Amino acid sequence: MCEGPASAAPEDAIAARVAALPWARVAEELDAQGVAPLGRLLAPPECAALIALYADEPRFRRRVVMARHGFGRGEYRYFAHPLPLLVAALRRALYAPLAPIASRWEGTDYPATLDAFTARCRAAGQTQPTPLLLRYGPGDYNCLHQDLYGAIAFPLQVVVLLSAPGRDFSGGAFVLTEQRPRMQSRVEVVPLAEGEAAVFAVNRRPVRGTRGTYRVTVRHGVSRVRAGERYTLGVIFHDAP
Ligand SMILES: O=C(O)CCC(=O)C(=O)O
Ligand SMILES: [Fe+2]
Repeated sequence: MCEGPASAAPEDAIAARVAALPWARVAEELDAQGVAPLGRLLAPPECAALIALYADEPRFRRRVVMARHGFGRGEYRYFAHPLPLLVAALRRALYAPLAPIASRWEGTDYPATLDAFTARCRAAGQTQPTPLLLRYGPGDYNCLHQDLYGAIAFPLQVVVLLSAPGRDFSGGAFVLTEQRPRMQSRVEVVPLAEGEAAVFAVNRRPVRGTRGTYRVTVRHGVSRVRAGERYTLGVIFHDAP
């Protein structure tokens, strides 16, 4: 593998970048919408280095051709252990400020650190890493879904767009839907630029109503890519069996 910025990015730099995000505002937006933009998390060379990893097969534990499973069109690859430094650093740094939000949402205590949460996954037999790279070409799309793999799930996940809309691809919008009890579904389109990230609800989120809090079911997907190639990095915090 070539030692580009993906492996050179120091863990501390990523941690500082993530710590500098406006977390109080992110929490408010997550509470209100179930999704919050995080702004630019990765610089263009870091995006390019991650895209370049896609062809590096030994880096991955599993490849999924979406059409074979009815998941859509396009493909994705789950990273194998050890995760690329940049991905591991992002996952660890993002987990910490999200854990209190997750705990509040679910009314349960998520451990303060990713290492402690990963240990919990391991104890439940969930040992396979879930961060992934997704690749879409013309006509490809990702059906509405939830990234759940086992009994242990962290209720928030992060997506980072690695390609530049307009320059690299058109179409291919990240979308989120909310299925509310006894109501019609609501859709939210999340605009992202190259290197920009969003955090969103994995499977459900609490909504405060007039008669207390209820839960809505959340799914995410990607609309059809009209032209070009679109790559994303998915950061899921729970491991898989
Ligand atoms: O490609 C996208 O924008 C969505 C990727 C996705 O499904 C995920 O990160 O879990
Ligand atoms: Fe997903």
